Amino acid sequence: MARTFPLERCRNIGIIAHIDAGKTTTTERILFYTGKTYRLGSVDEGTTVTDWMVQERERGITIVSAAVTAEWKDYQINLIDTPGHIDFTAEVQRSLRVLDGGVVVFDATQGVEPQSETVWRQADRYNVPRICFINKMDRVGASYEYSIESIRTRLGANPIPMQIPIGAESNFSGVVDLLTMQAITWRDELGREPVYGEIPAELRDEAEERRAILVERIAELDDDLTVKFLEGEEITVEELKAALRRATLANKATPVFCGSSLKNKGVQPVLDAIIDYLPSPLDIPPVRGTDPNSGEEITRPASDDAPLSALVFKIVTDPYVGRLAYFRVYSGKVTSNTMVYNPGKGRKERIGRLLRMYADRREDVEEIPAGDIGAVLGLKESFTGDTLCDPQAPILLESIQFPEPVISVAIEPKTTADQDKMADALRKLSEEDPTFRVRTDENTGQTIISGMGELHLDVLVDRMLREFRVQANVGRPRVSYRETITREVPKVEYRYVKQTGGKGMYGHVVFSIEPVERGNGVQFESKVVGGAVPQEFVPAVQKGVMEAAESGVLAGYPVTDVKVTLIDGSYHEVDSNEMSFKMAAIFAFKEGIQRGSPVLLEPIMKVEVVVPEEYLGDVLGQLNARRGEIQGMEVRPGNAQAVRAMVPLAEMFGYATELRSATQGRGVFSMEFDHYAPVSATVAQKILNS
Ligand SMILES: Nc1nc2c(ncn2[C@@H]2O[C@H](COP(=O)(O)OP(=O)(O)OP(=O)(O)O)[C@@H](O)[C@H]2O)c(=O)[nH]1
Repeated sequence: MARTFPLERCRNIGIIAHIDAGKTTTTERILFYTGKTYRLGSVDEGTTVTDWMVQERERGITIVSAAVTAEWKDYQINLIDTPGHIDFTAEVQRSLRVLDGGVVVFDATQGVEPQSETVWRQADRYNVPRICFINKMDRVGASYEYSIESIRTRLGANPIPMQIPIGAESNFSGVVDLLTMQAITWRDELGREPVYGEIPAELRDEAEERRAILVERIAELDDDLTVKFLEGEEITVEELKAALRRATLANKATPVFCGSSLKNKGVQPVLDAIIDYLPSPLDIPPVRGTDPNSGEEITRPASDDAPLSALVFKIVTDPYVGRLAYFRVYSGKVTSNTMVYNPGKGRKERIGRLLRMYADRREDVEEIPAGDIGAVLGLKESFTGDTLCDPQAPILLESIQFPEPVISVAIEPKTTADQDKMADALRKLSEEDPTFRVRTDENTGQTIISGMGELHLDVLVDRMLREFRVQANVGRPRVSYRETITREVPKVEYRYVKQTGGKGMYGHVVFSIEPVERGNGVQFESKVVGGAVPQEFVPAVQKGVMEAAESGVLAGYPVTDVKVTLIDGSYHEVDSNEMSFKMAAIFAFKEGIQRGSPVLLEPIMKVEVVVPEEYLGDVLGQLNARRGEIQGMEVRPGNAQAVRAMVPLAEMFGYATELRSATQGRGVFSMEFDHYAPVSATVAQKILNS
């Protein structure tokens, strides 16, 4: 089957934004103008297409990134939805991993907000080229200039304004395209038809000036154009576009557009810009991975003829059709009714029904070619981050990194009938979401769920009720502490020996255990030589370490940021087996942690509070009282001050209420996980006694 669109006419794009900047509204308009939805949805009425989950509709926030295919001017655009709320950070991470370019939406009255900053930095890390859309130009206080300035100063980016607005606030009526020097307005209320015309007289001088700056700035980005510019030669619109495209792809520049999605103005130029400036799968470097057999690094070109490599980036359990796995194909193609190989799990999987998602329907397809995104039903063993590849030419792509959950609650079924259903529901939900964890507390036997924030857990408990019909009592949210060691233990050993009549048990391991930098989790390495611990038992030793690390020695919190090296040991010809080595590893690990001067780590949140000037003193006082460290302050439009601080999560419970009453409801704050840090001895004592 021939592909419908050549690769250079494909775009995998994410719309990225701070909560409430207007991502959903913008996505809706895109789907409407690209002709795949039949009526315009509205976030406020809860009828949008991408927000298809009930909770999303009710809460008006986008939780799940669905991938939707649209068409614009003979290009295929796959829109990968990303959430704005940082509690759903796993969604952002996974979508950044598979998308090729981003449209970052800002609220023109706010400019860069904390979460847009976070996502921007993540996009930097993944080298995702971006364009910006300054939305809400119709709102009182909207400022194109301020927003662009904040992109420059807060994000350290190189924003290139491509338009100027016509009219402001409620009189905002269109934009001037500075490249073509045309005014763009919209004929009807729904903004279906852009009208290209003359620039209004009162804006002509400004537009001329701005265009001259634009040309100079684009020329600066390109050697050939720099020469032309300096020699005073005419530079064509096509040349400017081509140079800006190269600079955007190289992350040297970010074209900026403006509009009002709600008022249906400014969206089509953004669609044009997606085509003009954002990458096709051919513009990104060939995907890299390792050969699972030899460990050698290999790459695969974005071509239908290459062997298959694809990455599963999202699992959705649909109550009607079952488990749906979204994947991105990097090379080759995924064809229905074929076998693929999951090298991470060492398993083959059968590709059953293949689906492509449109805004208003699903379509069964025979194949999903290179560079494209699709969904498959019926995979059994493959989850988020897993590679699917050609069994004859295996490749293991790098998995997706997710942060550790920082908050947990105890949860118990309301009735015994709910017991099994709850376990099943929690399992399915944690399969979908790698930052959602379920464990049983060793001491109390309670089921503990953990996630990235209160909202994250609320939504999951809510889904359990609605989708799986499980009633549960939920405890108070608690901080997910961690345990780690503060000094190296060069040698710790354990000999696990049991003589029980018949066959005995014998396992003996010698470890060295050392603290490693934050964020590294538990690392394991074997350096045994000469078969002191036979190779076949090493995986069991590692398993023992990982299991033991699930609960530390201080208060049973997971152990993190340690490196365990297996340096020696011994075995018995008859009595040694996997279980005895695993047990030896568990005991050796626990003792090692005990001897390494263990400490508690607590999650520290990056907090930003924006308040009117007159409340600044109170807010600083509150943050200090909560063990907050003030990082900086900044003036914001409308006589407001933004305070940035690092505050332990444990101190942030109830902050929303306190801030509201201290500022008569005028203060707002946002927070997100930043890092884990050791707690002081006095605080640790309190935690251990609680
Ligand atoms: N005045 C104005 N309001 C807008 C505009 N775009 C969106 N809004 C409103 O802003 C609010 C948030 O819009 P959403 O589209 O839900 O924003 P979002 O970024 O998708 O938010 P999450 O899904 O929660 O991350 C809604 O009440 C919209 O009606 C705009 O261009 N102008």
